[in-house]
Amino acid sequence: MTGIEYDDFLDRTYDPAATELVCTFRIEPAEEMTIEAAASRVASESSNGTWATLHVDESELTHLGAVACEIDESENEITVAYPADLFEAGSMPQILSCIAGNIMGMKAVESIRLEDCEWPESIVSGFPGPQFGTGVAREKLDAGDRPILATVPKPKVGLSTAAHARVGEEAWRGGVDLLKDDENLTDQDFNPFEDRLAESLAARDRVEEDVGERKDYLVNVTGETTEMLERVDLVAEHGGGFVMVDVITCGWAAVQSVRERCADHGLAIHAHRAMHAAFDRLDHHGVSMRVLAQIARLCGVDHIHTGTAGLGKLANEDTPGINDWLHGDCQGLKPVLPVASGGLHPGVVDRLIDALGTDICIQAGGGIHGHPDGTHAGAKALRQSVDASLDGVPLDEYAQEHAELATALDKWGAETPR
Ligand SMILES: O=C(O)[C@@](O)(COP(=O)(O)O)[C@H](O)[C@H](O)COP(=O)(O)O
Ligand SMILES: [Mg+2]
Repeated sequence: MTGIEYDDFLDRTYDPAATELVCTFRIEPAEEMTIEAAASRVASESSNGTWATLHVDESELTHLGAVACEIDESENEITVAYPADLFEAGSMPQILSCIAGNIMGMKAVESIRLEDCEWPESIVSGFPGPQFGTGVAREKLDAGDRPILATVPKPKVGLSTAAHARVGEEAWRGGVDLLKDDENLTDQDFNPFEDRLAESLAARDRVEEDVGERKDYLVNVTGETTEMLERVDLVAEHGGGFVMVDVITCGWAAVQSVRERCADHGLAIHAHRAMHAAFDRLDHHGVSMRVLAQIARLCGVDHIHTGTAGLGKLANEDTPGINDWLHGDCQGLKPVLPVASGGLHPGVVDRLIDALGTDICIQAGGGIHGHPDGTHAGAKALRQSVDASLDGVPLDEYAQEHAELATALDKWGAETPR
């Protein structure tokens, strides 16, 4: 018989094996609890332990206990190594039920935040990763080395199908690459999914014919899982190249199912992260956006929103660091295209590109449709601001020859909206 208790899950001399998933947590131990004691409880409760000492027959047990192997008292950071056999290959919900499950509510800690993960090949090999990733710029669009431009018609919901498609046509003709649905636009009566899909793609085809540049539509398929898969099939039937999914509100199981179906049709996945801030807004509790982005890459999205490096209207964390991870190597998975969105307009594009580079997607809704001369001029102004930045010409100088940009700068200057 062997006894299993909290202390078995703590070993500061332990060196994680290359096959293990290594997670970093920031924890605030409960009052009168040492960080070591708290760390052992995190490792135990997120793997195979519990509060009582267990007595188990060795011959009936597979050892799957995690080990709290590093503690940085100065940062309240602990590192926990998890054996690969603890996890079901290819199941993100099961992995999260371990590393972000009950421990988030334990009394042993005042707060706990999953900050980062090192994903071993043994786990990554169970996931597909992106089908296209940053390659969409060339494989599905004609953006080459410049940022891909996207726009969400505004107001975000309420426009009729005809108005939605018209706004898309004007924005595409103005130089935008992708029309995008808003996170809360799905299949409502004022703008039904299939009508919107058909009319928007018809507009796309007209524009492509006229301007000779490939365009596409990030149509939001978010819904009940079976319904979502049927919507994915509809997108393929109508000749779309992309789908959009609210990955946090749908859940990773649904994302994995959509990824499989998209592989059948060669569709790219745009991940919107609505509700992410419920997990990552507090810097001492929850799950970091860095980890959410990592999960999304393994599950196979091609694009994901990661913030605006502080230049937009929404609070976000460490966009450059997250983008570096999405662009970097992860056991051979394709890189994911980061999406900068939220309060962006032509007047901030130069600093945005300085901060995040060009291998990104820039989404502007209000920053295009709020242009004094309308959507077409707004789209032209955004494209002009990118051209100026890539040519290294100051925006106000470029605006002297480009009226749409001049009007945008007059309206918004270089301000960040609140
Ligand atoms: O509804 C909105 O606010 C947006 O459509 C932006 O609109 P605007 O361009 O008009 O601001 C996006 O959903 C946010 O950017 C998402 O946030 P994030 O990218 O941080 O996930
Ligand atoms: Mg939105």
